[in-house]
Amino acid sequence: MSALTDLAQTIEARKTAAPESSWTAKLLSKGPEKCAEKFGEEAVEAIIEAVKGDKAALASEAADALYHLLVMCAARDVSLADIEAELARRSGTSGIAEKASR
Ligand SMILES: N=c1c2ncn([C@@H]3O[C@H](COP(=O)(O)OP(=O)(O)OP(=O)(O)O)[C@@H](O)[C@H]3O)c2ncn1[C@@H]1O[C@H](COP(=O)(O)O)[C@@H](O)[C@H]1O
Repeated sequence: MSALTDLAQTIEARKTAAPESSWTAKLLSKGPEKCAEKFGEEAVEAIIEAVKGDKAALASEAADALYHLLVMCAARDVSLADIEAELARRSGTSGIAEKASR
């Protein structure tokens, strides 16, 4: 199992956990809007590291952002499997071709 699949399963399990027992459960208990706000903050932190060019710091902030993206999606009952299905649907279609077809 990949680390991402493992993480998504943990996040799913936290939906029914007590807020005081886990950061994920605490965040989910605050609702989708708060989860979205938190993802926005973490995404900006990753952007800052990408601009600065520190690879280790970017990997760390990217991991934070990925985690918070999955929590935000879980808060709206969008699973990693849903995201993977969308990625698979797009696979093989060039972004340039997709844009030209709109
Ligand atoms: N990947 C993560 C993960 N990434 C970040 N975080 C937490 O997200 C929180 C972010 O809070 P802050 O904004 O205060 O943190 P920050 O951005 O570092 O703080 P500042 O420097 O901006 O002040 C911290 O408590 C981090 O520990 C995470 N918490 C949990 N996970 C994963 O989720 C699993 C379950 O965690 P729990 O639900 O807490 O059991 C863990 O085993 C991990 O695999």
